[in-house]
Amino acid sequence: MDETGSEQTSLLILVVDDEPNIRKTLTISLEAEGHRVAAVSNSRDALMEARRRHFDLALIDLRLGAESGMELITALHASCPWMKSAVITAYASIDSAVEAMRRGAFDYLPKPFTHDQVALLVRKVVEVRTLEQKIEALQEVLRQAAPEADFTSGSPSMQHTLAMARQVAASEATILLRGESGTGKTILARAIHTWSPRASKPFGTVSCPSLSAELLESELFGHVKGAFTGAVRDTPGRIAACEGGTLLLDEIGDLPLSVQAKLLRVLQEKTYERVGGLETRKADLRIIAATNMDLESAMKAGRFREDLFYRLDVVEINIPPLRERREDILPLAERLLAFFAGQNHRRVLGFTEEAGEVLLRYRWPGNVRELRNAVERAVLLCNGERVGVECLQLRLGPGEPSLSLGDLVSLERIEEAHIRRVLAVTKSIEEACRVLDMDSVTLWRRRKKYGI
Ligand SMILES: Nc1ncnc2c1ncn2[C@@H]1O[C@H](COP(=O)(O)OP(=O)(O)OP(=O)(O)O)[C@@H](O)[C@H]1O
Repeated sequence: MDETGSEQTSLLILVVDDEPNIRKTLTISLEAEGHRVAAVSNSRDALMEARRRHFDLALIDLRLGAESGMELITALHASCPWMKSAVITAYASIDSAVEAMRRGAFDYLPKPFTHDQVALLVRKVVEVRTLEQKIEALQEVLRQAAPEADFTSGSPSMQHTLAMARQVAASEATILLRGESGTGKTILARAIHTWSPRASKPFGTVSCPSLSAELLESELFGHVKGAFTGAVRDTPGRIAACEGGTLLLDEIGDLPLSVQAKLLRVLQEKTYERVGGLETRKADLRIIAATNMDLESAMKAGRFREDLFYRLDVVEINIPPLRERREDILPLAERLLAFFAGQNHRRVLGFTEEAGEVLLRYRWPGNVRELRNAVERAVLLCNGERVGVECLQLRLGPGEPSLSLGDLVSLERIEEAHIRRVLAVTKSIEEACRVLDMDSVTLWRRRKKYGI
């Protein structure tokens, strides 16, 4: 911690100056403050470095021999939009300062400068980067408007899962999270990131089944301008956006084979190329993969690479389904109820005894997601202070009356019931897709929506 109480962050800094002495002095002085530095003497090398790594800050000399550092500011910002730049010059003038700021420079430092001036500038950049990352994280939280995740449990198997997650969070190990849909793999992955030393860096998620192979490849690795129709500019991709942080690959079992080979290289060599690009880039991120699929069968069927599996499965964490941790159902339901009652300005204080019994007896095939949806719906339907069974709308076993076409219910209820029944009697997702005449991405979205 520094004197302002904020945590020290190590930046990756690019120094561009044609004077060897300045490069050397700046490198020593910045490294002494705990930052990592790459120092180059010209624009070409600077741009090459910026394409390979993700710098937080560039210190740019305005006169690089015959070249102009001013042009370099523009080019560097185009290649790394999140990077901050500062001009260092022996020819300081108001005009050049204004011009540098107009091109997006963050600060301006006339030569000769002292170690303290540089340290102050870098501290300002750390503060701004930290704030920017906090804002991004908060925006994500707001978007989800979700109740706070609860990482306490009364169930021994879940306690074991949570203890293991906390323990491995501190390491760099790749993690494979396994569990049925809706058990909380995504929120546990996010928690592992926040418990890890990478917490101040970005966290990103890519849902493997939600995109075609081509789009997924570009989403992960980025692409260069002109790589395909519609690629109008260079795009960094999620691996670059999560530089220094954590990337969750959700439903990894659906990763197409062509992308599996490239991901394997990221895990083994920490390198990759953008789609359509020749430049080999470095990747510094932790990968967490999540799946509810039987990856062993997928390997036997030749749909999942064995070498990738063993690379991902360094630490395996299993999240038990909700029906196997019944101790957690009522505490979770109560917390969710309090959250949704508050969000909807309803005075709903709890569940009736009978509703509590139904919550405990129900099998929860959609796990916590289904519980969350059921409680949210119940809050909206409830007219009294306690949620009764009639508001839960849960179907308990075979005795429960089934829906028929023409019943006075919404189309969504019919769709949900139909998808549930087809999934229950088909042997694979592929077969269910054929019966429903739905592609796997659409079916995945529906399952997510209905908590199936
Ligand atoms: N411990 C928990 N506390 C509060 N909410 C939870 C908890 N676990 C899961 N949830 C909620 O349940 C829902 C599903 O969680 P999440 O998306 O993490 O599951 P998942 O296992 O990744 O599902 P899928 O495999 O379908 O992607 C989310 O709305 C999440 O907020």
